Amino acid sequence: MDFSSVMASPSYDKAAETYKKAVAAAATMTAYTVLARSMARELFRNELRAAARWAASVARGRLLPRPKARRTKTIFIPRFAAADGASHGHHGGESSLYSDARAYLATRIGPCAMAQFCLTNAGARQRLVVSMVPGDSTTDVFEGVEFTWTLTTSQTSGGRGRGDASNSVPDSLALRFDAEQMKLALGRYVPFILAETEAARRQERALKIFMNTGFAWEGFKHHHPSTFDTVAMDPALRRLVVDDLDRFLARRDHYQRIGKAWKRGYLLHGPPGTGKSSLVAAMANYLRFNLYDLDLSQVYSNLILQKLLMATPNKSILVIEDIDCCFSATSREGAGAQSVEVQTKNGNGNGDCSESSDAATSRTSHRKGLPPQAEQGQGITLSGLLSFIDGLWSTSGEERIIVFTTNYKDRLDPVLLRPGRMDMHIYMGYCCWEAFKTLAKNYFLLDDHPLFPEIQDLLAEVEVTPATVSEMLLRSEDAGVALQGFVEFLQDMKKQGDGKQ
Ligand SMILES: Nc1ncnc2c1ncn2[C@@H]1O[C@H](COP(=O)(O)OP(=O)(O)OP(=O)(O)O)[C@@H](O)[C@H]1O
Repeated sequence: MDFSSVMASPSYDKAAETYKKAVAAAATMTAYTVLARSMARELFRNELRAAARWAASVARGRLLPRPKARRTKTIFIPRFAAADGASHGHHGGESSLYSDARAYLATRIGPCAMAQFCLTNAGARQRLVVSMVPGDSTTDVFEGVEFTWTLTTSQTSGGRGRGDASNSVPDSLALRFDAEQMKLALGRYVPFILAETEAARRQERALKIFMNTGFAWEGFKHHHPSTFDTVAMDPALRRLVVDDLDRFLARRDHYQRIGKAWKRGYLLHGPPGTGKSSLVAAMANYLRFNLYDLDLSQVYSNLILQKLLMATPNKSILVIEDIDCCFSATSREGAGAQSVEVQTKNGNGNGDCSESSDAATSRTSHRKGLPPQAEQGQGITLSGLLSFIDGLWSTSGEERIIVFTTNYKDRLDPVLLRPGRMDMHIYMGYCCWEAFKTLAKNYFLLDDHPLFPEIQDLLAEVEVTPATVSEMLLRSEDAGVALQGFVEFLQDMKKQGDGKQ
């Protein structure tokens, strides 16, 4: 190609002169680049343009500051924490941080992206777990920042080198990241990993419900199907409760900082059959916490109470049902809370907890009748219970929830209602329209039905418990038949008078 003929033409000279001036005036590298491109387009043919592009890229490479090599940091998480702090020669079991990190990585590793990976089964459900082969690396992105994990190894005898996975055993996990992201790594990324693995473990855990017999708890499998999706309640209240539980779980540091025991108390109140027990079961299922259902009628002394309470582990829900009926109210005005005695629903003789209400039907027979010691004045006291819960019990463990239920909040000893005693009071009321929709969905997978508008109107005028609604909906497998029966039931109630059950 003869460049000289092109470059000798008058139009070329003119354009070149214009560009010379522009180049002289261009102050920045960007301006040079733009000019170079325009010149190339206008003045040169394809071959020349390619040559110009090459020259521009060389110039750019020389003139632009080279990107600095990023400084990285690496944190090693040894598999075994030796007594002297070194990672070799382990004396204990696998470090929990190491196993948490591996469990977390198992959820991040995509088998498709790996040339090789380990496959194992784990947990009660023997699910398949994918993990890295010793020596391999994988990258995780958290808040837009890359974190590279490498499973480092120690060679067993006969190992042929770093790449020889067959003769190497996992030794530690190396976490590499941009040195500037140290705060993020330790302040948010590692805590995030711990929280994620804890949540996954909770989901795996089979739940139990424990009942007290004598000094001890006896556990049974807990398969209550109730969840926050199946409990019929006002959606806003449901959200409030779920958010509160989430906040509680996430606030370990907060509780530590303010010097308060990491526990939360809920008082569930409302008429019989409105779902208080169902809500407790939903909480247990949501948190994956075991339930400890404390029957105070079986607790004959403060000593037994203390032993039982101290035996409740972390991550558990302690439930005391019908708390209004467990203690006599006689001492409220007189001797104060110090001397209230354990009572049961039939025990105080004032009719407060008589068997006239629906509550009686749901009560287990062993809760009826005073324990003999209580009658003799040796029973436990409400103040004993509360001070123990607030004192030793709450500081001897963490992440514990206590739930009291009652059908009659107004009959509770004020000492129980004192601000700060129970963190949240949750009223479980009669079946509202939203609650009914939950039940219709549970029983018939229905989102809508021609009878719904009529039911909505009737529910606004009639007080009916979710337990009654559930029972009505169970009467037929045919949604239309069950709903028609329910409409007639509500109409009867309305006719009968004030619409109250
Ligand atoms: N809000 C609800 N959501 C879903 N089902 C409910 C609800 N309330 C009651 N039920 C149904 O009624 C049955 C009894 O309800 P539950 O024992 O939860 O009520 P409760 O308020 O604890 O009653 P009690 O005060 O008598 O102990 C439950 O097994 C469930 O089938």
